[in-house]
Amino acid sequence: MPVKEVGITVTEHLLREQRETPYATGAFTQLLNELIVAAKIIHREVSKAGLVDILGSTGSRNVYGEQVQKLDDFANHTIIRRVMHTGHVCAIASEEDADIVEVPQEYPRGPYILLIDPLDGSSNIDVNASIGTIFSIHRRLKDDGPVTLDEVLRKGSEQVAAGYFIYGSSTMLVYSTGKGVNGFTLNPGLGEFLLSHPNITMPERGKIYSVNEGNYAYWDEPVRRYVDYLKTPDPETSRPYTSRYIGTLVGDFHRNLLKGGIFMYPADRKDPKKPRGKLRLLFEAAPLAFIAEQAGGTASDGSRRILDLEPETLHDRVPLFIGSKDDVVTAEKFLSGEL
Ligand SMILES: O=P(O)(O)OC[C@H]1O[C@](O)(COP(=O)(O)O)[C@@H](O)[C@@H]1O
Ligand SMILES: [Mg+2]
Ligand SMILES: [Mg+2]
Repeated sequence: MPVKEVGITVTEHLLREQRETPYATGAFTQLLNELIVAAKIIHREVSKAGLVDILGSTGSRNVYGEQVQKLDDFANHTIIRRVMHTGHVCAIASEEDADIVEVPQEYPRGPYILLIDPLDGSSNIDVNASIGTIFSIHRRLKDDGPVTLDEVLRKGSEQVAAGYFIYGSSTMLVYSTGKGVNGFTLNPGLGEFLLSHPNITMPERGKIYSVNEGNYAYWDEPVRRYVDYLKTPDPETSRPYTSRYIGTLVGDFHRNLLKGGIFMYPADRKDPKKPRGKLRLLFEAAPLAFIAEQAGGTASDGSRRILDLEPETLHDRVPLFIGSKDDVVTAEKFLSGEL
């Protein structure tokens, strides 16, 4: 592919990738275009959140026992409604839905399975901090018939594409189809996502660490020692690292993708119901691990590669160490006791 031209629309970029993909049918391009329309609708609501009745909780709880925010619900329904009719998906799995949402038999069905965290960073919705939407796309294993759980419980390494939208000072789309990572910024006047960050590569080592240190007391000793190490001055290794924590996974990951560094959500003993930490393997860790690796970074649960993990249930949680390769490797060495 020729050198990426900053400013081309995401649709132009998708069509170029499609032309380069021998067996492409255009289904993927159209599916992503529908996701983009859904994100524009969510962006519109987010940008006027304080003025419309979209802040606050719905009063109901999701499968994780978390309060569902109105914007979680709005984003979830907006995405499902947009892609359900495309004829390109056969099932959707969402962080906000206990079970797989299968495309009804009367609708045309397609080869893709879409997994979403419709609104990431729910605790930041009401306080006007960056929030996002995370997506992961798999190709189904069977040609037709009812979608079975094994077609959805797939290793992250089997994703055909993954990405996220970030609704921050600007609204961006960052995604990969396995051929590198590109970032697009929404030009509100044009209503188009334009290529703004071609071929994103993550620095090998960073100077930023991102973790909720409020959980320090509940971490295992090796995790504490690693975070203490990051805070111990040593100019040769750029320590102490700078601490940055937005509390929105997409926002913290995006910063480290561009600047380098490590984001961690370790397992902790805070809530016995969550021995594997807070973040979701299928809806959060696997799609961002796909992006991280495509940008030269890496992601692990502290010892194993996130993309190699076999999900057991739709709503598996996983400890997450993601970011610059050298930093995640160092974290793993602390967790294994090598350091
Ligand atoms: O408040 P905590 O415990 O630091 O957790 C923050 C983490 O939880 C999340 O908000 C979980 O995601 P959701 O908002 O999609 O539930 C992440 O975005 C973020 O990294
Ligand atoms: Mg999330
Ligand atoms: Mg969410």
